[in-house]
Amino acid sequence: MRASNMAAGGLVVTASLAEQVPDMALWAFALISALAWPHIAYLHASRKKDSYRAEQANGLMDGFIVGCWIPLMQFSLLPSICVVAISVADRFYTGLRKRWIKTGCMTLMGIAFMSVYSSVQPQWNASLLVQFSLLPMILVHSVFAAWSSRRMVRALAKQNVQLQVLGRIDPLTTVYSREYWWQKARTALRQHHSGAEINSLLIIDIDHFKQVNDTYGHTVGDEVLQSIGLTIRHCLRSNDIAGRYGGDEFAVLCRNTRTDDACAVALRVRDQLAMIRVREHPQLRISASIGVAEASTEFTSVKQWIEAADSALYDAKAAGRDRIHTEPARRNSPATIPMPAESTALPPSHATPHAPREPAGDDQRTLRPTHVAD
Ligand SMILES: Nc1nc2c(ncn2[C@@H]2O[C@H](COP(=O)(O)OP(=O)(O)OP(=O)(O)O)[C@@H](O)[C@H]2O)c(=O)[nH]1
Repeated sequence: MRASNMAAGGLVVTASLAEQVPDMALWAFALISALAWPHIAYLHASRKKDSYRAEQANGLMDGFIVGCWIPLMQFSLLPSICVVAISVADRFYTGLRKRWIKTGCMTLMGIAFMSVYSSVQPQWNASLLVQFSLLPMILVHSVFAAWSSRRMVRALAKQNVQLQVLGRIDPLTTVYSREYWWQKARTALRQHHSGAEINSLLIIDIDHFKQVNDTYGHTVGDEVLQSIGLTIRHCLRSNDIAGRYGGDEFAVLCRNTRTDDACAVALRVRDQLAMIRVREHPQLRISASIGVAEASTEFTSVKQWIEAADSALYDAKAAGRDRIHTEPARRNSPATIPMPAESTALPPSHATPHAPREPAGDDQRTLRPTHVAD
């Protein structure tokens, strides 16, 4: 942008100089400032570590050059005002607008310096040649301004989308953030109320996770949480939505799923979580307690739905952990308390989730329907 604007501005200066009898130094200054300076400025900014700062310094030099051009154009009003206006507009486009006073001072210094050096006679009216020479500058500047605004708007829109996506994901566990999950749960409950879907949710809480942190440290705790997130995601079907509900608590929405099928999903999750291993601490084992609640028309809010699942989770914890319970209101349907999963040694790796097992019938064998009704 600087290269094109300076070249176009230099054309106006050249047209003005052509009507005078300037010495070679003035010609040289006009050509260097119009053609060479933008490239010098670019090299200067691109080689500096803090290119924004370097560009601010370049902006001061731009101001000085524009100041020098005004006497070279014999203070002719039309080109002088155009050059200054375009220089000001450029500072807006480039976001370098914080140095108005310094840049203004540099422009005044440029005017003073060149007035003394060239001792030109002011000529307020621009000749026809000078007026015509202004056209490329106006044209180039308008096109570049429109192009750079469009580029900035597009970049901003792209960044906004990225920010939105980032805001939806919990950075540690890579499942959805609590807020986003909550929105999805609200929609799922609405769908349930309308009769379009039957939805269930799981609340998964890692057992004694505090001990993991206390024994192995928070870094290992984080590593385990990361694996938990991955494992849960791998265990789910494409319609299911996992979110991080709290520190070591996860929530899963099972769309179009009744309690029994949600229990099967929970069982898969629980078994796979039990297989997580940490390379540096092969003895580390984790287990999870899971509460399952099917949506009901009685639930007027997601909070009530979650409370139902939480109450099932509480029962699972109270019953000894490492198990799955359904909400109390549905105790006539099978609440599940699976046997502890077999611990199969994993190949050494960081906290690595095993590949998810298929929801095979074998898993179902570990359900204990009789446990429910108490
Ligand atoms: N490393 C790590 N720990 C976390 C994070 N968020 C929460 N925690 C820890 O997770 C633990 C949760 O403990 P609690 O839910 O109170 O209890 P618990 O030890 O899991 O025991 P039960 O839930 O009763 O089985 C606390 O020690 C928190 O400090 C996290 O992002 N990283």
